[in-house]
Amino acid sequence: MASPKKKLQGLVAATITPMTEHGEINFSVIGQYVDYLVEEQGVKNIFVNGTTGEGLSLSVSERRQVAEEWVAKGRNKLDQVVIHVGALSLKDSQELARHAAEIGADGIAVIAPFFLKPRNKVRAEELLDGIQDKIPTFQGLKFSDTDLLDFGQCVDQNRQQQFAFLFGVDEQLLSALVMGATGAVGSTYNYMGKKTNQMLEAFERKDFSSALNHQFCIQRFINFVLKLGVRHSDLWVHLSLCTLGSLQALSPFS
Ligand SMILES: CC(=O)N[C@@H]([C@@H](O)[C@H](O)[C@H](O)CO)[C@@H](O)CC(=O)C(=O)O
Repeated sequence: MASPKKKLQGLVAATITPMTEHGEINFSVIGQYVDYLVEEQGVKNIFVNGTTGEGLSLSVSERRQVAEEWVAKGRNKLDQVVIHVGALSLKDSQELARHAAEIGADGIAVIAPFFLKPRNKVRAEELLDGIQDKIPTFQGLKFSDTDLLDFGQCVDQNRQQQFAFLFGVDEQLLSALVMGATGAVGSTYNYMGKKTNQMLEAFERKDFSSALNHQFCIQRFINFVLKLGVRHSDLWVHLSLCTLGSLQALSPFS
């Protein structure tokens, strides 16, 4: 992997995987996608092959190629490229993790097993307890639940560790910032990165009234999309079909 870097913080765009109309990965737009995120949205970290990128619907070979392309195109432009390597097969996951290291990704992320759910809720705070004894390279948590008590306890009980606490529910990010989130991973930072960065800046300068206005604005848009029944990645579907110039037009706040 690339040399150890500073803690992952700020916004991390969960990238979609651009496809052609024939169902093949459209590698040709990834370079432009990187430029768009950095220049138009002010987002310099990405999370590849996650839920938004539909990594679990891709073959291992496709996932490897997608990861390679993002790492290559993001070189000297992005701060951190995190590759999601979770899979239902442990061997696939291990292969993808090794591959991410070989190509120089900055980190990997792994979803917990999700097919057979335990009956009891497993709190993230319990998982973090002593985690570095088991995973010495553990860097942080992507928390995609709305249970802010659990999230707050994760932060509170790990103040001595330099973990990244990344929140994954974009419409509630402001509440998570109050509880100590150091950054966020999400689909909407693909097109509302600029707006969300304004919220982070307002929060940073303790202008909570402006931060709240930004959050409400973001919430209204996300709610609108959810009511339409459109997945956030579908908003991006014409990435592969149109030029990237049209992406800017998709942003409600451009
Ligand atoms: C369930 C889901 O897709 N959650 C999104 C959010 O960004 C979500 O789209 C957003 O909060 C709008 O509901 C992210 O947490 C997903 C994500 O980070 C990923 O693609 O791995």
